Amino acid sequence: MTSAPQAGPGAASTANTPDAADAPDAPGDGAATSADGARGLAERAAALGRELATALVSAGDEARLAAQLRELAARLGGLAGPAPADGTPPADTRARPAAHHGQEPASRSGAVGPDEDDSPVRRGDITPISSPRNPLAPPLVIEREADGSAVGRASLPLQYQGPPERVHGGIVCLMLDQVLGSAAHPKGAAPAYTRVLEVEYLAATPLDAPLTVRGWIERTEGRKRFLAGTVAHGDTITARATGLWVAPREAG
Ligand SMILES: CCCCCCCCCCCCCC(=O)SCCNC(=O)CCNC(=O)[C@H](O)C(C)(C)COP(=O)(O)OP(=O)(O)OC[C@H]1O[C@@H](n2cnc3c(N)ncnc32)[C@H](O)[C@@H]1OP(=O)(O)O
Repeated sequence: MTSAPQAGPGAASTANTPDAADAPDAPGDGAATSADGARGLAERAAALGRELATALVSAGDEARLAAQLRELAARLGGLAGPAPADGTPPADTRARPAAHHGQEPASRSGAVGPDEDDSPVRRGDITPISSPRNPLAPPLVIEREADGSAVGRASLPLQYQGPPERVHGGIVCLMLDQVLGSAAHPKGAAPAYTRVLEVEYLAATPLDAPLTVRGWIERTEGRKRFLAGTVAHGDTITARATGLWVAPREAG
């Protein structure tokens, strides 16, 4: 096990999404403004979802929370249109997740095309750990260092708890998968899948505390990229991982 590569703090660039996904959505100013507005809306809605999730799992005054939620629901009433009598979501909303099933690796986490309804909105990064627009994600903010390694930072609230006061081991593994996956994709590299991910849990990963997740390529053999990484709280490495990312044969 080698130590994580070091790089100057100013050298980082955002790597939550592949490079292609960071390109403007459309050349025209109007289209870009519309897409930016929709992205802001999605991210605000996701942030609200996170706040709600934290509130729902936190001990507190449940009656007050219920009253606040009633008030919020009343204020939002009508925004999403009338609810069906049986309470099921509209058919077009239910159909959307299925559209993700057939995505290729290149589009899985970022470089997605336009929505099926030709909306100018692009989904961008929708991964459940790092996407600002996915309320399931904390989100983990991932940056790429000048040396090609990836660094993710997050503080995980109570809804990510496993054992009391510790982050769930599956979430630790998810963070490593995402950050090592980012490091596995230097610019121009063929899309690759996680083939092996081995995690050692060395110490408690604390909730509500700044965590740093690092990932880097140890070596490359043809279509195989061998990765390593760590999760740390301050100077304490709470987990470390090794992994193998493999580009499908047909990717060349
Ligand atoms: C730019 C685009 C994307 C950007 C994304 C950025 C962020 C991304 C973040 C994403 C985060 C989310 C991430 C996710 O969620 S990724 C989703 C979870 N992972 C998957 O779905 C992958 C499922 N597996 C497969 O699809 C196939 O196995 C693939 C296509 C990967 C390879 O199938 P293929 O049939 O072609 O090959 P193979 O499987 O027989 O074997 C492959 C090679 O590996 C060697 N091998 C096997 N085991 C070991 C071992 N233990 N030590 C050493 N070597 C080992 C083995 O000998 C062979 O080598 P060789 O004999 O060929 O030399």
